[in-house]
Amino acid sequence: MAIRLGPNQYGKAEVRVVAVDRSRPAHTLVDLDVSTSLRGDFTAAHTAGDNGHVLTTDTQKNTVFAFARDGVGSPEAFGLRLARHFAGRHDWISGARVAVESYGWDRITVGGRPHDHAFRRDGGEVRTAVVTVDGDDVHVLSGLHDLVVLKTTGSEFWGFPRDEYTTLAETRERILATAVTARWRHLGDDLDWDDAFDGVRTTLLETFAATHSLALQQTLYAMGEAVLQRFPAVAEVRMSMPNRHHFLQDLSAFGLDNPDVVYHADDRPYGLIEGVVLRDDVPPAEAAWQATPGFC
Ligand SMILES: O=c1[nH]c(=O)c2[nH]c(=O)[nH]c2[nH]1
Repeated sequence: MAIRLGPNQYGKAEVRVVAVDRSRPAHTLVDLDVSTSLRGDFTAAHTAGDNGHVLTTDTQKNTVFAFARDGVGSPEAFGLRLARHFAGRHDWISGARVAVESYGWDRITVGGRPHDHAFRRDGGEVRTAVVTVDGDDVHVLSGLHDLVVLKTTGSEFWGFPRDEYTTLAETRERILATAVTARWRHLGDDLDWDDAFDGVRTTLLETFAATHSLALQQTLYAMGEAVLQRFPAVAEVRMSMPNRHHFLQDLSAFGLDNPDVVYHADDRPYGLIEGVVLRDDVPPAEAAWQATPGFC
């Protein structure tokens, strides 16, 4: 029986880097969580403890901080800089994956004016980017998670099959709420990343709001479809959307009716609706998604 090393990668996970630009009176701030992974010929390290090919994870961490010294830019641009640097560093390194989470900060308003150097975390929403450099191939995924949205009407759910275990009532009026996780794959690697991100995020929000929903599945598809229609350079959108159920609370014990006014926001269990919306004339790129779990 022969035993051999299979696929492997290594790097520094979750380098928390905060970069402040103080060049103007109104400071700006970038707050990132960066994870690097290298791929290539690291067999000797695994089988013989020979570290001759091991660009240490400590060096990878230091590189992240050093690259932040003169400005970070968008998460995608920072990921591309790092991934290209690592992938070209030694001939035994064939590729690199850099995943970035970006946390937003808003200025605190003081006396009606945005403060120059005091900030407040802008809620739980996180912007993400995953860059993979694999030889000459470059893949960029942009994304977000914890984009929490809710609509108070324009959502129905009926027409589903019933069996002996079905208790759910059909409804023509319900609250629809979810926390969107989405990642989308770009066909190019040279864009105005902030502009592209804002456009897709706005499209996701507008479509959630505007779609009269007969199921969260339908809303998910409509959101992905709208992104692909508006942005020809987006190849596919992967989404994961928990159905944050809001159940009408029974107030009859108190002699009260409840005409769609009072709900119990249940936290679990929750429906989990996940899907990919893609162009059928674009070749798949599984390398872009390797080691990015969380989707079907
Ligand atoms: O939009 C929905 N999709 C479902 O699949 C489902 N299942 C369920 O119980 N409620 C809902 N709502």
